[in-house]
Amino acid sequence: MGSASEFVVVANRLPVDLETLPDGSTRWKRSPGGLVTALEPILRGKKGAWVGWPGVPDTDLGPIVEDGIELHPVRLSAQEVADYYEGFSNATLWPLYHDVIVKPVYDRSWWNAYVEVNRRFAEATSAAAAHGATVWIQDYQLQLVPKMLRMLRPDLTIGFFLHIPFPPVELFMQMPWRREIVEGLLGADLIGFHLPGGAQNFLYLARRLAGQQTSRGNVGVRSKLGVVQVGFRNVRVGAFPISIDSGQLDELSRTKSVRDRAKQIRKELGNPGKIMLGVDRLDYTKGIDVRLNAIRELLEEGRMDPAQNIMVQLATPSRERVESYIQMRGDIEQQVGRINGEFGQVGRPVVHYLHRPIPRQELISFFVAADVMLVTPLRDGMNLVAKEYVACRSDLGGALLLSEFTGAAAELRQAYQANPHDLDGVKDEMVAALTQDREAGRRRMRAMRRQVLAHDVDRWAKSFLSALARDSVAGGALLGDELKA
Ligand SMILES: Nc1ncnc2c1ncn2[C@@H]1O[C@H](COP(=O)(O)OP(=O)(O)O)[C@@H](O)[C@H]1O
Ligand SMILES: O=P(O)(O)OC[C@H]1O[C@H](O[C@H]2O[C@H](CO)[C@@H](O)[C@H](O)[C@H]2O)[C@H](O)[C@@H](O)[C@@H]1O
Repeated sequence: MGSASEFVVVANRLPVDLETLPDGSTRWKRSPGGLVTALEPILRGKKGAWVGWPGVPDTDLGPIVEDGIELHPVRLSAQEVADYYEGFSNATLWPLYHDVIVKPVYDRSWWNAYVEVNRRFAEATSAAAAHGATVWIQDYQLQLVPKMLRMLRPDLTIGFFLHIPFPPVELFMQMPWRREIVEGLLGADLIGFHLPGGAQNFLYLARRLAGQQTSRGNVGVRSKLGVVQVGFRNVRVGAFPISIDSGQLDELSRTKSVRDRAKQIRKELGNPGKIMLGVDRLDYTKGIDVRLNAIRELLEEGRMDPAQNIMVQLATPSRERVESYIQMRGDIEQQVGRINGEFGQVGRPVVHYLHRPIPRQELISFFVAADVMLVTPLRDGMNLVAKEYVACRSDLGGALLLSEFTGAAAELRQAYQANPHDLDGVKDEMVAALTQDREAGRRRMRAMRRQVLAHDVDRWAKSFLSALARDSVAGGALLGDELKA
């Protein structure tokens, strides 16, 4: 293993999870979610190190090199997985930051585990980083690490990026440990959000907490547009919308093997008139229920022909021990069963549902085969699936139905956009996408492709890292620069 690294990414998960096979042997498999999709190609290009959890509890592993990336596994006990990951990260922060779609649980023992695990991540990062290195901390699971790491290693340049929405102050103020979280984030030199709205929410909050005297002392924060002054330090805050490796997807989607497989998929599905596709982690934020409700009502109203229109839902299992996820899985599977029970035929269901991760090449073939991509989250930081679909449509075919409540909606203006809370609106946009005029559809897709191909993940990483490297304060210009470009 090499010496300490000049560039270190820190994320809750490593890009690969350790999987135990039935015979007791282990192997690495790709971790779920868009964070890994986005960061993996960046880190491979920069030859840095990645500090993260290997996805299974109680596993002691030294540093390893996997697929050209130096991995530094952080051990979590089963109790810590329950309290820090399933509890505070995914039953407190996740729902609070996603518009309280389900009620966040505030539990002191979960918070204590969150503090403890964040400390361990800070220590592991301190050990992996060379003197003067750049460290890039990712996401809501690690919001205390910037401050903890700065105390351990003042020589480091520290960036933080939040992959999920940052909520409005009215919601954030529910958090019993709100001050600690804001102070934790302010340990960074640069804090990035997907959208200017998230950056503004954070700046407003920092200002609101500024000067508040408490038994634990004064936060000592002053904020102006794009900058928070913490004592003598300037912390910059900005919007950097994440993206995908669009060039690679575009290339793969043009290959003969993908084209052939896409045709075969259509055939296996009975060559229906139109194929609608959903691709998501099985998460209540993704609005899978919204699209299923829309389809059921359109079928009931006779506005959708079940012999002509089918849907495929590919759902990766996610956070399977968290109560709200268990309940949602039951609800979705019931909805699928109800639609097929009422409108399917033997051997010809209306909704095809797979609850498993799909290999990358196969997923790309599904994108190429689908006439309408259904992306209907109630709230989503970005949603890379929407961008992946667009990158795969070099033929300019297909249509994207996109929730207004995704980060991607700010860039993909030519999608069929709908408010996921307005079921009639969703139904109308779904019908419009299914029946679009070919030329009009091509114009929409061409415009969206221009955006996605020009703003790829490499550009995202470069714009964040060059802003981090700048020692001058860019001020308000940081807010939303990338969206204007
Ligand atoms: N069923 C699936 N099989 C394989 N990959 C999937 C599946 N569902 C989602 N993905 C991938 O996971 C990533 C999801 O990213 P994103 O849409 O940003 O949401 P999130 O990170 O919240 O899951 C995308 O790269 C997508 O292709
Ligand atoms: O690690 P998990 O608990 O299995 O969850 C997977 C990831 O989900 C979230 O992804 C977010 O990041 C995407 C890329 O920026 C963004 O497009 C999406 O809107 C977000 O939901 C989560 O933020 C990651 O930390 C998880 O690894």
